Amino acid sequence: MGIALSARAVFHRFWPFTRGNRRWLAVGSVLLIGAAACDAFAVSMFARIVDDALRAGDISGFWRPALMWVGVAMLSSILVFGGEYLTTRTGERFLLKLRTKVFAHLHRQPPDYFERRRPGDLLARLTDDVDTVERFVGSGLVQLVTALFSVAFFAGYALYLSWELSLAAFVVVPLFSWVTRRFARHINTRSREQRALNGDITAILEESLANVTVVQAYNRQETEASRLRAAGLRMLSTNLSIARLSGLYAPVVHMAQTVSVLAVIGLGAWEIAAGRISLGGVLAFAAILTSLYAPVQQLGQLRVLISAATTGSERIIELLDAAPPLTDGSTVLSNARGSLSLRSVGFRYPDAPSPALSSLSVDVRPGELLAITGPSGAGKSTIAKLLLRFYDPATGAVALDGIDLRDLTLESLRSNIALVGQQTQMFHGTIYDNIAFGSATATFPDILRAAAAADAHDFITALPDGYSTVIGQHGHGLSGGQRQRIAIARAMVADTPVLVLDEPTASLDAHSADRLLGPLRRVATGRTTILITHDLRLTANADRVLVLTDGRVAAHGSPADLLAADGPYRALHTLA
Ligand SMILES: Nc1ncnc2c1ncn2[C@@H]1O[C@H](COP(=O)(O)OP(=O)(O)OP(=O)(O)O)[C@@H](O)[C@H]1O
Repeated sequence: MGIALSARAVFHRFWPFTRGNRRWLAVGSVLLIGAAACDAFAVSMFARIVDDALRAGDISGFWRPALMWVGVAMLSSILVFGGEYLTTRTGERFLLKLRTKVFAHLHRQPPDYFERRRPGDLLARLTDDVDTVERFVGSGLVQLVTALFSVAFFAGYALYLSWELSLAAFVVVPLFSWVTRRFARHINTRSREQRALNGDITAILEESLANVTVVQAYNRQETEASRLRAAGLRMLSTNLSIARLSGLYAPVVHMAQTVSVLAVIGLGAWEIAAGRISLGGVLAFAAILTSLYAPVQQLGQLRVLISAATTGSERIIELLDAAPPLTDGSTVLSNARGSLSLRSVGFRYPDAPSPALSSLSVDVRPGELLAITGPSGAGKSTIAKLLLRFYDPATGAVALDGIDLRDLTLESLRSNIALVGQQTQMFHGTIYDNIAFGSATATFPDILRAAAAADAHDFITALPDGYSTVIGQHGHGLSGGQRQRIAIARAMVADTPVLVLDEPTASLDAHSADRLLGPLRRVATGRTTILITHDLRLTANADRVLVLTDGRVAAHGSPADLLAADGPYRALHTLA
């Protein structure tokens, strides 16, 4: 997304995420505005002390304003505490809401969406970029309002004290605003680079650590380190450039402030001589200018912050605007019988040169075991993706129990189908949790039964912590076959009428694959099963076999009939 968003557009887009917390945001702002008013009042007490006690040399003029000063200082501290706490509270809630929404939106995207993107860059968007948006729309807004009120209070009091001195002090304002604008423009460009580089660095880290075995096996540690270093150096130079700009900005503001304070004091001497202002008034005026420094600088820094937020927002909006290609149906099917049908199904992946499936038709009866085999790239896994409705067919229709999948709610469709893939995907957690992932309502006996049927119970109980053994995201400590048996137990626990097994033995050696035959048979019993496989020992157990070539049905029938005929199935056997 090349277009730079305006701060207004960002605000408009993300303001709805403050819903439910706006009251607290408003209360926080009011408290902080109150604190600013207290500070302005404290300056007026200082003026009184100068005039009534110091200049008059009379201690009796000291006590009252001094006590009032202490009182407002205490009140201001309490207001600042409450205001900052409420601002952080609403900011944190905003973050939680936005991140959850972006995360849920990502979970509605099809697999190829993730295949085309770098996971690390997505992670950076979900973490750092979401943070920058919060710093603008949540806490940034409160800072803006408070700083504006502080400036208004101090400037109002300055005008009340002397409009002549105010005029002298405020001549630097247009110059100041010009400088701020110039700084913000440069920082904006750098911030955009910084956000993109942050995505790059997270992507390199994620990619490199996820592929650590390949990196080590091919001795590519140095290359990976230099890849990170190159991106890190670009980040370093961008950050230094931002630091230089921000670092220059503060002294420029400070100089402007010093010049205006000195101008006021010089002019003040003249005004005192003319009897238009007291010494206390001039000193209070100088104190006001010093107090103005913080909110004015804060306003300038907000521009910088808004620059970072707009670039972060662009990266979040890009994710949120990627409409999921599927619309949810409305029919709820709670317990399907399990008949499946594909009618003249055609499908092409986005940007693929040729279709993955063409005019494919097949019916599967409830409880039937249909094996799908064929050469690599024939379209077998694509059928699995259409059955789970990761994609919709371009032509024709896929139906469960005679209902077009597009009419079913995605949730009810997927609650009727369990998937066991080629590589078992695990979560960091116990073996028990990994099996229970199949069903939110599974009980301990259900898990034990499923593990036993999947031939997993014995190896699990032989582990020192049994079902409580913690396994990593990649099934650390388990063999490929053991991981697949856990996946089968997970599918058993889901207890769905339809089961899709996508090359369950593909990553296993012959011995481990043999050990999986029994569990696979058990999990398939009583369920409509689509078994995608190259393994001809598995297809031999099927009721029917569908041989696919180039997205079309090349042969179709019982394993025995297909083997007897001189067709593609027998050719596959000969090759094996
Ligand atoms: N995400 C994708 N984007 C573009 N083309 C794809 C995508 N996934 C698969 N394809 C293409 O679609 C065709 C069918 O792929 P599919 O994965 O269904 O084949 P398969 O029969 O399961 O192969 P294998 O046995 O190697 O797993 C192939 O030509 C493949 O290159």
